[in-house]
Amino acid sequence: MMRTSERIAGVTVTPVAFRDPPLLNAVGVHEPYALRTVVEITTESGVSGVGETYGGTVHLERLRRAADELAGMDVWRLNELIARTTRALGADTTGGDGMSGMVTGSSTVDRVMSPFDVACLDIQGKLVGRPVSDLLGGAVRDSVPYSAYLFYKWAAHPGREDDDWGPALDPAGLVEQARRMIGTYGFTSIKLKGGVFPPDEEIAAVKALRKAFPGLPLRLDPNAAWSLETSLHVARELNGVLQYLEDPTEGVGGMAAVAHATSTPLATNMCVVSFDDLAPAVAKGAVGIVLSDHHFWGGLRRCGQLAAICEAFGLGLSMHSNSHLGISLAAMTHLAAATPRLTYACDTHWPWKRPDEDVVDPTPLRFSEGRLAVPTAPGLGVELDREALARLHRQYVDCGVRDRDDTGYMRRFEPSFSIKTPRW
Ligand SMILES: O=C([O-])C(=O)C[C@H](O)[C@@H](O)C(=O)[O-]
Ligand SMILES: [Mg+2]
Repeated sequence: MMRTSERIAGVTVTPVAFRDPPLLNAVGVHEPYALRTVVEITTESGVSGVGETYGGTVHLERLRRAADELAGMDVWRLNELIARTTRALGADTTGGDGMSGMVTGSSTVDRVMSPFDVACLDIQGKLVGRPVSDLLGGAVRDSVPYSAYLFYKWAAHPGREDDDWGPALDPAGLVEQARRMIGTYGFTSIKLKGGVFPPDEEIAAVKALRKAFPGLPLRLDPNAAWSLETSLHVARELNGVLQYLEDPTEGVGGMAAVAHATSTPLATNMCVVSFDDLAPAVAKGAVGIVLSDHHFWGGLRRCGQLAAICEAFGLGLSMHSNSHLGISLAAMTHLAAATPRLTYACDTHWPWKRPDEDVVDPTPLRFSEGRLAVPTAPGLGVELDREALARLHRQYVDCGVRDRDDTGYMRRFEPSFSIKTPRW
């Protein structure tokens, strides 16, 4: 039987804001609101699908232009997405990454087309009555492990009430944070966001975590805040303690120098962030593990291509996250389930989001023993809550934050705060 085409009749692009705690990183501190954009595609036959991506003014404006270009596209012809997005962007292809200076070299076309790829796959799944993981080749695991993503943090945003996580500014605070996060979600591996305090303090924190959680794999990610010498010092001090060290230093050259001088595996979501970065990184032996992220690698199918390249070159594959909502968590889970090579627990910022703030009903997204069951309903398996979308959009309009700026926010309280690299 011939299928009729399912053409795109309309695309809506809605920026939203949700509350975010004061999480510290190498470039500053999270603002009171994190930004995301929700896209919804509806076909001529009335089936709709959703995707989620970064907020930020430049990105938002590009998403709107790309959305206009998608009118009439058949949702089964996803190979057209690159050409249509490229056409919509024209020469406008630099900057506007929305990641506060931490991931700057990813492909603009890939970032912009990603949520549309997800939304079309959501529609395809609904049309054929199968979960998105099946459209990606089928789940090779019924549930996906995530890691406890620890952050140094202030007790509260200055001038506001303490949040219920409390402060984490030393090893004891981080161990307490880990206990709570693991107690709530059951995570069986731990990632610490570093690059915040002098490296010896972060080494002490990792050692305290090792002592408190002897069997759990540990990762440390200073977002390239260290020199070669400092990176090697940390790698020596934590020899045998870390599952991997993420982006200790800047650039493929810097990472290669660290990689050649330590046996600790190196992972990245900073120096390999687009297909163009892969060949030089492989040639130099700069990284052992790539952190995929469908938001900047061009969607779920492009991440499948990344997985194949990693397999060909013997690279491991893990998954990166940024502050996100439930549409992204569902998409990440389908992708991880359908990627045999993705053998590490994925990152997620999920615990940092308030449970009452999302644009989908989070019922299918319940963690058990640190894992998320792969949704089995057609498509992504999450339903847009229009009332909640309107509420978080209002919050976006009212909160005044338009671009993620961890550094600018930090400087309001510490005017001399510097992001010179390497910092240590
Ligand atoms: O692994 C990473 O580099 C990240 O998770 C990047 C994020 O932007 C993180 O640093 C954050 O949320 O502050
Ligand atoms: Mg990272």
